Amino acid sequence: MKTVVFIGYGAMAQTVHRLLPQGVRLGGVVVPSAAVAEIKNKLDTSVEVVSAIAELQLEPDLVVEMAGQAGLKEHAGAVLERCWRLAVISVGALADADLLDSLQRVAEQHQAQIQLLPGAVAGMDGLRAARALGLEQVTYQGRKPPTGWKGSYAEQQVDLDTLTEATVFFTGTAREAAQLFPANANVAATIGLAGIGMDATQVQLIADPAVQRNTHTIYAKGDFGEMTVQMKGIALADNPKTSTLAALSIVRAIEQINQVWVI
Ligand SMILES: NC(=O)C1=CN([C@@H]2O[C@H](COP(=O)(O)OP(=O)(O)OC[C@H]3O[C@@H](n4cnc5c(N)ncnc54)[C@H](O)[C@@H]3O)[C@@H](O)[C@H]2O)C=CC1
Ligand SMILES: O=C([O-])CC(=O)C(=O)O
Repeated sequence: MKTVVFIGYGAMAQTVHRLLPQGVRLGGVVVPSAAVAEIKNKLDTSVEVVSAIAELQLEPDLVVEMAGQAGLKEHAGAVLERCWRLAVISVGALADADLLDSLQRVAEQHQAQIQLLPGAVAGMDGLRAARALGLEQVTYQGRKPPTGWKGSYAEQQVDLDTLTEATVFFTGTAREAAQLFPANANVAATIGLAGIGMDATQVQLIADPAVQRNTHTIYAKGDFGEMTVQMKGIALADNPKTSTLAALSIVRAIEQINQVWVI
């Protein structure tokens, strides 16, 4: 039996928990101290529910961050210092160059690796491979229904409640997008890191009352040729910002702990 630890236990983590592959158990959950009692009530007593990595008694096979950008910042260093494997979904936190550098240093010091998960998008394998021969251009367009942008900085740009047509409320770099929209544009940072970097990746974000799905469109051009990938993702029932595929990309990473054929 393999053991995983979740950092965060929100909509995504609860979905992943329900879909845990056979032979893997949830051993621990790290949440803010104010949430510990509530989460303990939701979980079997065998699961350690704590507010800091240092409080965990177990030895996990994989730690998965699903706690938002602040959660990654708070706990990732402690995971790497213990040489535990870390998979990250709030990739947008790495738009903070100081955090990226400091995690890289800790990981190198402890010979640890950090797995950046593709989350709500597909095509990161092709984009990363294409980079080896040089990429000229990478763009990302994120289009969600207005409800998917509620509670974000978009509310300061457009009136999401009265929108009648597709409205572009952000144009800029992947780094800016990931920082301005921490719960909505992590994929922009992932695409940046996989391809030509966060500052060279151009991003457009759109609230569109005509769509029901979270629609991510990636375009890349380089010496490999051209690539267009579009994902029309169904959001999680408990969080309209988060695409179901983001949770499934974590299930995939957990499955890989036990797999002989890794695909
Ligand atoms: N890469 C991708 O494709 C995507 C990434 N995300 C990221 O995943 C995160 C989680 O998504 P959801 O579960 O839908 O959000 P959610 O808001 O439902 O859950 C967040 C959870 O993190 C916990 N948390 C907050 N701060 C924490 C901290 N400092 N330490 C430990 N736990 C903390 C909360 O208590 C809650 O349990 C999002 O905030 C976003 O950053 C979300 C969607 C797609
Ligand atoms: O789940 C999605 O559609 C994408 C998302 O929120 C993010 O990248 O933060």
